[in-house]
Amino acid sequence: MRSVHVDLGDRSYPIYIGEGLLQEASSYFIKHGVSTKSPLMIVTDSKVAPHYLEALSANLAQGGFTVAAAAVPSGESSKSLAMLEELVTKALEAGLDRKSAIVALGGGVVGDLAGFAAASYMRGIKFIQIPTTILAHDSSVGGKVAVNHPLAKNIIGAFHQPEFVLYDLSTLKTLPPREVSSGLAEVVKHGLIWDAEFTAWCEENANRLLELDADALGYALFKGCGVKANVVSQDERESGLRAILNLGHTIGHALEAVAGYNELQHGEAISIGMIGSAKLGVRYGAPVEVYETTKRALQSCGLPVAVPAHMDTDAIMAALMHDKKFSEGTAVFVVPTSIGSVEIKPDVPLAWVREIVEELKREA
Ligand SMILES: NC(=O)c1ccc[n+]([C@@H]2O[C@H](COP(=O)([O-])OP(=O)(O)OC[C@H]3O[C@@H](n4cnc5c(N)ncnc54)[C@H](O)[C@@H]3O)[C@@H](O)[C@H]2O)c1
Ligand SMILES: O=C(O)C(=O)C[C@@H](O)[C@H](O)[C@H](O)COP(=O)(O)O
Ligand SMILES: [Zn+2]
Repeated sequence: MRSVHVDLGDRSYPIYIGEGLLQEASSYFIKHGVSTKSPLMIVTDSKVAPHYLEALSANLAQGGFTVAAAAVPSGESSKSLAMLEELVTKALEAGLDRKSAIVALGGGVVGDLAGFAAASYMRGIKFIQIPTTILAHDSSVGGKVAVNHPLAKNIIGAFHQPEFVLYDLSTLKTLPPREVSSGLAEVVKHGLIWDAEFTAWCEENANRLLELDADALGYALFKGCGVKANVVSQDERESGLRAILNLGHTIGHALEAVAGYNELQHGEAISIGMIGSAKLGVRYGAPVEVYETTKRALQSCGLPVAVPAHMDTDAIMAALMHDKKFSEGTAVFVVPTSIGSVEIKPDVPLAWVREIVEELKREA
C-alpha cells in the first residue's frame, strides 16, 4: 500500500492507494474517528453499485456503522441541483446528523455531488472519498465539490476536504475501456503541468496503462495524486498556483456544456482542451515540440485531440465565457511553456481562441 499526504494544517489527510482496501474500509473509518453513533450515507451510482456497494456496506456494518445508501443514475447529468435535493431528502430520511459522514463510492461525478451534499448538509458534515475511476485520482483529492448548471460546469460548489481518500485499485478492473482512456487524460495533465519525466513515462507506458497493468497503474496514480496533493497543499483555494490544475479546462468545460454533458466524458473534453492550450502555448512562443509531445501523449492513451466538427463555435465561445476562468472581462488560460511547466495567461485574445477552436474542428 502507498500513501500520499495532503498537507493542509488541521484539514490535512492521507490518500491510501492499494489493492483490496474496500474489504478493510471500516478499519480506516475507525482510525479516522468516524462516529459509529450517527448513521453514514454512501452515495454511489447505478453502474458502480452492483459491483461494490454490497461489499462496502457489509464491511462498514461489521465495523459497527449504521449505513444508508443512495445510488444516482450513472453519468454527468447526475451532477445537478435536482439530484442534490434528492440526496438531502435521503439523508434526512436516514437520520443523518451533524456527526454523520457522507461517503462517495464512485467516480468524479459521485465524488463532486456527494462532496457538495456533505459541504451543504447541516452546513457541513464529514466526507470520505472512495474513488473507483482512474480520473478520480484527481477529483477525490483537493476538496473541490460542485454540481453543474445547464449553462456552465461546476458553477455551484464549495471547497470541502475529505477526511481521507481510500483508493482501492482493484475496483478499476471493471472500468470500460473508454473510461480508462478518459481517466488517463488527467494523469497526463499532471505530467504536463509538473513533471516532464513523468509525461515521457506516460507515453512510453500507455499500453500498459490501457491494459490496466497493476504495477503501471499503481505508479501512475501515485505520481498523479502526488502532483495534485503538492499543488493543493500550497494553494487550497486557488488563489494562485492551483489554477495550473485547470490546464485544458477552459475549452474542455465549454465543450462539455455545449454537448449537454452527455457526449464527451470529462477526460475526453480536457484532452481536446489541452491540445487547444498547447496550440495557444506555441502562439505565445513555446517550442512546437510542446504541442507535438502533448498530442502524442494523449493519443497514445486513446484520447481525442480534435473538437467534434458538428459543435457550434459560437456556442463554444459563449460557454467559455461562463467559465470561472473568465473574469473582469478577459479569458484566463493555463498554457504550457515547456513539457512539465505551464504559466497562467490573462487577457488571452478571444480571436485566438476562436481560431484555435475552428482549427481543432477542421482536424476532426
Ligand atoms: N473535484 C475535482 O477536483 C475534479 C477533478 C477532475 C474531475 N472532476 C469531475 O469528475 C467528473 C468525471 O469523473 P469520472 O470520469 O470518474 O466520471 P464518472 O463518475 O461519471 O465515471 C465514469 C463512468 O464510469 C462508471 N464507473 C465508475 N467506476 C466504475 C467502476 N469501477 N467500474 C465500472 N464502471 C465504473 C460510472 O458509472 C460512469 O458511467 C466530472 O464531473 C468532472 O468535472 C472533478
Ligand atoms: O482541483 C483543481 O483545482 C482542478 O482544477 C482539477 C480539475 O481537473 C477539475 O476538473 C476541477 O473540477 C476543475 O475545477 P473548476 O474550478 O474549473 O470547476
Ligand atoms: Zn478535470
